[in-house]
Amino acid sequence: MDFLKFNAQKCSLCGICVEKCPFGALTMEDDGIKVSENCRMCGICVRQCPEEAIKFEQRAKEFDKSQWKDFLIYVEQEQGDIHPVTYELIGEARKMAEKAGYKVNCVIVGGEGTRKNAQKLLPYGTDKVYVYEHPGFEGLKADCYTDAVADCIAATKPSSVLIGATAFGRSMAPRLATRFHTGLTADCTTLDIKPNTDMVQIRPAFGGNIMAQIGITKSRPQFATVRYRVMDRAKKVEHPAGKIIECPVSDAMAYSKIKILSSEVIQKQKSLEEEEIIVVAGRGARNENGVRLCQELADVLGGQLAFTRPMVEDGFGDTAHQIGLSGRTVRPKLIITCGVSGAIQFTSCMNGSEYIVAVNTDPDAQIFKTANYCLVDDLFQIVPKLTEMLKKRKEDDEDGVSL
Ligand SMILES: Cc1cc2nc3c(=O)[nH]c(=O)nc-3n(C[C@H](O)[C@H](O)[C@H](O)COP(=O)(O)OP(=O)(O)OC[C@H]3O[C@@H](n4cnc5c(N)ncnc54)[C@H](O)[C@@H]3O)c2cc1C
Repeated sequence: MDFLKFNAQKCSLCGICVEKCPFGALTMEDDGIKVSENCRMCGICVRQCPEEAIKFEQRAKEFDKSQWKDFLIYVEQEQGDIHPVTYELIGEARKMAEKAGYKVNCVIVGGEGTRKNAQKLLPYGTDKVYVYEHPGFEGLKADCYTDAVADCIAATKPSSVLIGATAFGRSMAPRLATRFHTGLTADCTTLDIKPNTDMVQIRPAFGGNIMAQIGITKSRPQFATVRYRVMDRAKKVEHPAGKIIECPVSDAMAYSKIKILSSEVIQKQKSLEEEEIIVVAGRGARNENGVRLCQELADVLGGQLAFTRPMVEDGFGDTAHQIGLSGRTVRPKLIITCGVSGAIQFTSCMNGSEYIVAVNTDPDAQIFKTANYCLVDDLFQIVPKLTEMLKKRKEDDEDGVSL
């Protein structure tokens, strides 16, 4: 293990590191401590050594990038189906693959039904879908899933691995990046590829005040996570020519230290990300009355009410309904913002919406730079009028409100 260095002059061969290593990766040999491939870089030995004789050395070695080719998409399964972020990752990877002359492959891990789900990926222009199916993979278990995806990466040597920034993806991606001693850029909003195959990974940084361009230039694979609803969904291809590759899974690979004692399916509600019509109550909505007016507008449109961060902090809504950098990213057909100033931390997570209508009393409000329709008015006046108008139209029109 090149990244863990022992200082022979300081080491007293006390054996504490061997004893404390939870992965049994250290052994005492005649010529000192040896580190095996089981090392997970957890750092416990570094912290426990009384002589401070162990160090991480994060120096990248000379690396032959040409040995690493193509894109690999990690396919997450959610309640027996493929998570929709997968199709967005495939869409983005296909655009970059065309520039680099790469292929787009997928890896899917899970229990019964995984093979069947793998078939659904072929119409989207994927080349190979590597399937790891085993009863031990039943339920999402980050430790053994990491082993399976790492096995696929070691065998196929992809240049880049794209993972959805879901709760599970956020748990697995750093485990994989550590395993391969390479870089991971979380929550990318734009991806591109240079002629030398380095990905340009763009994401907001410093509270959204800058858009940082991040490159993983000295190692492979390049790991990136992308939130759901940020990228365009892949379109189906006319003549799919991909293949399913079944990968052998040993019991050891499917063994997990995570034991699922019980699980409960929570009635799936439409998430904010999936919503087509959203009304947002910003700080201009001020109080219960303002929020009620926005809720009524959302109801008559058949959509959901969402909030800016200050409104969530003031207890008007929950974080699942907060739009922005520290909340959700949305791309509905229609979004109506009421009393929202248009800070970058908010707009960067909704500016992909099809139609943006903004209501604000301040004609110079930032939100008007993002909006398609700008209403300079008091929301307490205009929102109830709009709701009334839509209600009346709905009553008159048996087909309901047409957008
Ligand atoms: C690291 C970081 C992460 C962040 N994450 C998020 C995030 O996820 N989501 C988020 O929303 N913010 C986030 N923020 C906060 C963000 O910078 C803004 O402070 C916030 O978006 C402002 O919310 P607002 O527009 O509701 O309030 P304000 O900025 O106070 O704007 C209120 C607006 O309402 C208008 N107004 C007032 N009265 C009326 C009326 N009667 N009718 C019509 N208009 C009226 C005003 O003209 C004003 O433009 C984050 C900030 C940081 C630093």
